[in-house]
Amino acid sequence: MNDFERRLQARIDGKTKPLGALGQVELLAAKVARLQGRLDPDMTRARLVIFAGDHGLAQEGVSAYPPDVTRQMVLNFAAGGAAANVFCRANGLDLAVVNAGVKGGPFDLPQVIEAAMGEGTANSLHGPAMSAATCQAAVETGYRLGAEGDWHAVAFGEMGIGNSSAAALVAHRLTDVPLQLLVGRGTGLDDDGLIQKHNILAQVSARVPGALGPMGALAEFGGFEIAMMTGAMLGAAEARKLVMVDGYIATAAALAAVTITPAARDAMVFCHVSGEPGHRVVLDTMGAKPLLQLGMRLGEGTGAALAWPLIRASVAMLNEMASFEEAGVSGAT
Ligand SMILES: O=C(O)c1ccc[n+]([C@@H]2O[C@H](COP(=O)([O-])O)[C@@H](O)[C@H]2O)c1
Ligand SMILES: Cc1cc2nc[nH]c2cc1C
Repeated sequence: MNDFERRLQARIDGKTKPLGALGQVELLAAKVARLQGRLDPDMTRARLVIFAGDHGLAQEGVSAYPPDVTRQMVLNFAAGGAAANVFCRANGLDLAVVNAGVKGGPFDLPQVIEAAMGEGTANSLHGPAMSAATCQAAVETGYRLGAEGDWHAVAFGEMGIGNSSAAALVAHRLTDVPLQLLVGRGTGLDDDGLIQKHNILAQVSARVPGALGPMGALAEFGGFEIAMMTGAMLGAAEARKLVMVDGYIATAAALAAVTITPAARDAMVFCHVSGEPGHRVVLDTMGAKPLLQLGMRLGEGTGAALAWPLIRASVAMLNEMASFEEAGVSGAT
C-alpha cells in the first residue's frame, strides 16, 4: 500500500461507523479519490451523453420494435420527454444527444450534436457493419466527446433499435462466453422472436471465423453508437473523469474500451445490472459489481442517471462525515 492508499483508507476507516459498514459506498468513494488523486475529491458536475445509431441487422427481425423508433426517440430526447430527460432533470445531470448514425439524415436541431458516421450500419448478416476506417473515426469522435468539458463524471447511454444484437456479438467475441448466454429479448421479443434472434446472431458470428480484436468486433458487428461510446469512455477515462456505465449495450462498449486500454477500467463505475440476462454475465467476466438492480432494461443511460445521487453521496461521505475524533465517539474495543 502506498502513502496515498494508507491515508485514504485511514480517512474512510476514521469515519463514525463500524469498520467497513458503508460497504460498496466506501469502495465507490475510494475509487473517486484515487481517480482525482485527492483525499477530498470533487463530485458535483455530471453529464449524460446519449449516442444514437441505426443498425442494418434490424431488418432481420431481431427487435420487437421498428427501426424508425431510433429517430423518433432522438426527437423525444430533444423535446425533453424521454425517461433519460426526466431522470437527468430529477438528479441534476446535464444531457447531450449525439447523432452517431441515425437513418434519415441530420436532425438540424440545436439539441442534437451531429456526428453521423452514416445512415445506419450495413446489415452484418451479409458483411461488416462498417469499414475499419469508419470504426476508427467513430472511436476517435467519441474520444473527443468523452474528454471534453469540466465534468467530474460522465455517463454514456445509447439508443438504437437492434443494438442488443450488436452488443451480444461484440461481447461474445471479446470474452469466452457462449453466444447463447448473451442473447436476450432486448426491447421485448416474444418466444418466436427470441428463437429467430438466436438463429440470426449465430449466422452473423459464423460469417466471421477466427479471433477478432475490439476494433475488429466493433467494425464487424457495429454499431456506430457502440463504437462512439467505446471511444467516449476511453476519452473520459484518460481525462480522469468518472465513467458511469449504464446497461447491457453500454457495458459491451466498456468491455471493448478496457480491451483496448485496460487502465480505463479504473475510471469506470458500473451503475446497474439490467434485466437483459447477458448483462450480468458480462459484468461478471469484468469483475464488476453493479450499484443498482432495478430490473430496468431501457438503456438511454437511465441506470447511470439514477446512480448519480448515490455516487455524489459516497463522495459527500468522504468529505463531510465526522471522524471518531471530531465527534468524540469511541472506536472499536
Ligand atoms: O440497457 C440495457 O440493458 C438494454 C437492454 C435492452 C434494450 N435496451 C434498449 O433497447 C434497444 C435495443 O433493443 P433491441 O431489442 O432493439 O435490440 C436500444 O435502444 C437500447 O437502448 C437497453
Ligand atoms: C420506445 C423505446 C424507447 C427506448 N429507449 C431506449 N431504447 C428504446 C426502445 C424503445 C422501443
